[in-house]
Amino acid sequence: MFRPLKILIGTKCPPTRCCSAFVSRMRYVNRLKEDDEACAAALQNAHIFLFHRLSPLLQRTEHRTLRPTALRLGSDRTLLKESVLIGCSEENQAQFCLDVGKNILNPGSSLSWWPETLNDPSPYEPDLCFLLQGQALLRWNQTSGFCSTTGQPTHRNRAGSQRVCSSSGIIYYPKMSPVVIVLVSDGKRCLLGRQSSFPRGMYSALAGFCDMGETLEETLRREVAEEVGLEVHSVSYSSSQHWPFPHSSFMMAFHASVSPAHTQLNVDHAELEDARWFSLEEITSALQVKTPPRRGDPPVVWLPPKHAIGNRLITEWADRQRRWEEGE
Ligand SMILES: NC(=O)c1ccc[n+]([C@@H]2O[C@H](COP(=O)([O-])OP(=O)(O)OC[C@H]3O[C@@H](n4cnc5c(N)ncnc54)[C@H](O)[C@@H]3O)[C@@H](O)[C@H]2O)c1
Ligand SMILES: [Mg+2]
Repeated sequence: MFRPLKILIGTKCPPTRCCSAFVSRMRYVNRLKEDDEACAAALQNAHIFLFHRLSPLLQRTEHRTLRPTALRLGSDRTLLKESVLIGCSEENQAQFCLDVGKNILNPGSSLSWWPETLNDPSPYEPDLCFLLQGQALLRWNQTSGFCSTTGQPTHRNRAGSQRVCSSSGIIYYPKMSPVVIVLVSDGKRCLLGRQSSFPRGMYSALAGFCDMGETLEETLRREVAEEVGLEVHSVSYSSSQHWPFPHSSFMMAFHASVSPAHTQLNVDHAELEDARWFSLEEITSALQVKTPPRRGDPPVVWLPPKHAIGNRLITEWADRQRRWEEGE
């Protein structure tokens, strides 16, 4: 099991009698974002998850699990001031993250840990979403030090949930790019594609960034048309996920269908190296491939790791298709 490194420094989410534990936690976190003093007080008794140059610090224990290690920050309150609020645990403990590596600003290298981590079958504690959230907030704070209108420095609030230009007063909030990911089916097969930048043999559902002013449904229909030349219908929502590549994408996942009479692909090779229809049997065996093939191994199709929303879409389709075929 993976556990991120964290340090415990000393006010908890106050218990309330008037509303549910969830409601009081959400209101508490919202107050910490708005009220610098309350946030500073919460930091005194918070769990601080440690990152180094945007990679979470994780340690494997002798039981092949990962356990947090307490780091001594001593009297270095400057470092603590750089902590960023992530949320509040079910035990009512405020949670922050802190990057103990300085001056990163090398976006490519800072993400190099993700492919390995995403492929690791060990469970995470807390879950991966939490680490993705911490990493994205740290990254946004580290890369948003100046106002894009005046060029003057921006200053963060205590929680690190907003930054204000010292000259114009413009307020900046953490930014993410909405992306649609869609698994298209013709009733018997599903459609996967690969970009030339993907690791060898990996295929995933089609994805694309939302253009300004588009609805999610419009993005989905446009991306499928652009990338493989098909028109989809019967769109249904599945789930969503934050994704660190390339800079904090907000992935919204859908299933969609095409008519079995219109499945001829016309792949745009500027966008995709390949796209193909896969049968349930092919998907079932691709889902069994747990580690990416190494150099020199025979070619094999494999799918995004289980923590990726693309994997979830494909698994949902395979489960549904299996039930449908067995019921026939
Ligand atoms: N989590 C998953 O399972 C999963 C699976 C597949 C793709 N993805 C992610 O989905 C994202 C989008 O997929 P894609 O690359 O096919 O998108 P895409 O088809 O829209 O093509 C990418 C291109 O779109 C342009 N673009 C437009 N808006 C952009 C923005 N806000 N940020 C960056 N580029 C922008 C750029 O020219 C870029 O090269 C990728 O970041 C990828 O990592 C995640
Ligand atoms: Mg795409």
